[in-house]
Amino acid sequence: MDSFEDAWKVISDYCKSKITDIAYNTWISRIQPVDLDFDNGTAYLLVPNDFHAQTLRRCYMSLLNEGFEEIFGTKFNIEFRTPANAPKKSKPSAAASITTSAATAPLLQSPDSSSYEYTFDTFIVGSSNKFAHAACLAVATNPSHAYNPLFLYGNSGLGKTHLLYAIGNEIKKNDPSKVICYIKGDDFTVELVESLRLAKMNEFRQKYRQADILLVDDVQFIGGKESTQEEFFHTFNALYDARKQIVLTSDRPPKEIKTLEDRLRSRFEQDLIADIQPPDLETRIAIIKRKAELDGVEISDEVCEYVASKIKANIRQLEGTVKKIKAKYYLDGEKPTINSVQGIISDILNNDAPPEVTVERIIDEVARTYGVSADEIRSQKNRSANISNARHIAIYVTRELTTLSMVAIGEEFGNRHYSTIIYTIQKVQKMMEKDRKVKEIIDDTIKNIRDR
Ligand SMILES: Nc1ncnc2c1ncn2[C@@H]1O[C@H](COP(=O)(O)OP(=O)(O)OP(=O)(O)O)[C@@H](O)[C@H]1O
Repeated sequence: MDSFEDAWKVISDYCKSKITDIAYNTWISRIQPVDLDFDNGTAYLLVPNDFHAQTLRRCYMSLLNEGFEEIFGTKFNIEFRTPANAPKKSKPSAAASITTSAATAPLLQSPDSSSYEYTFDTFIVGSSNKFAHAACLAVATNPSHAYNPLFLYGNSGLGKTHLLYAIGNEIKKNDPSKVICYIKGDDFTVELVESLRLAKMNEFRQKYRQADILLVDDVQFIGGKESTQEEFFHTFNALYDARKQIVLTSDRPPKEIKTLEDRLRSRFEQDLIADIQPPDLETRIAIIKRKAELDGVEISDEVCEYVASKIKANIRQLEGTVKKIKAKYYLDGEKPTINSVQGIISDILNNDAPPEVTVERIIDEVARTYGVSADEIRSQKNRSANISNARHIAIYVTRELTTLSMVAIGEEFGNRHYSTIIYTIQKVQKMMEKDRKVKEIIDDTIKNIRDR
């Protein structure tokens, strides 16, 4: 593997941490690195077509520039090539032929642009994840008979997606005829809305109901919107009744997903719930060593231990550190030392701070939760009680999660006067005091926005 490919992995990871999964999967993950010309300061990237290149130029140039600067400490001119004007590069190896979710999403080969596959072989087991690992292995070796559904939960970056894919890959390896369907909770919603719009609900239903194994990642994002929950409920029941295996992951246990309807919650709690905790020091060291081995970079025990002592809560960060160490090693040719990795670690810890909450994100999440469109929330007209309720909640959440003044919030929401904003916030506070369910749903929505 040449150094630009390694560096590109780090750059695309950087981009991934700054935008939504859908945006990343649609626009960034489909870019392939072609060449880096240090003499004329140009990076050549291969994209599927001209339209893709235009969208990247219009919407993602500053993000890509930041990514290059992050790695190389300097800007590059970015030039896009399409298959029509550049030699094709071979694609990364597929993790498994897992059926993907949205029709527009690229085939899921290796999530997180990892250079290795998400299998049980590449998963390090320690005390924090051994229960979840054992449950997943049992499901993979005995689908529909061990635990059904299996519900996995844990904080971000602790290996839920990895285990979900490992189940899919293992089952596919043992029986290639099995139809495995992987979907993220929020993509399910997007796809459902699209199918409704295009009058393609039959195809949508058929696609999910033909699955032998349904793997749903981040199921907490199904919460809120009624029609999504309704459709998911029927999909779940149809598969469950047909004795198909269902595995779900979330950042919290079902009882803490307050936006979830009770009937879905009780389905999710029907069999085994397994949690994943942050790894202990020993496991962190083992993970760094394994990642280094898989990425083909030599990191001494001393440096491994140092990194593990600094990065504790998130395995994605451990992995990011190894990738950066590798990129640096390729670029300056020096073996990693405690001194040389210090900067990388502090970059990773600083850059992984949760992204700033924008009004746009708040409106999107509230719109999704309350089943209205973002435009309706922003508009000046109060078309229906449902829309104005969602708008009030979005205003309240904006006040909670941003430092915007009442005047600025008013401007964001259809140029409303600040006194209206104050009144609206008080109104929502009263609703929350009066009705526990309303409070729980708003708190949950806030959590979804914060944790993204
Ligand atoms: N025990 C482990 N052994 C090896 N790699 C691991 C382990 N746990 C996590 N990883 C790696 O850490 C990265 C993050 O893991 P993953 O994406 O599965 O986390 P997640 O819990 O699904 O996070 P999120 O909720 O943010 O989606 C992945 O590249 C994965 O391969």
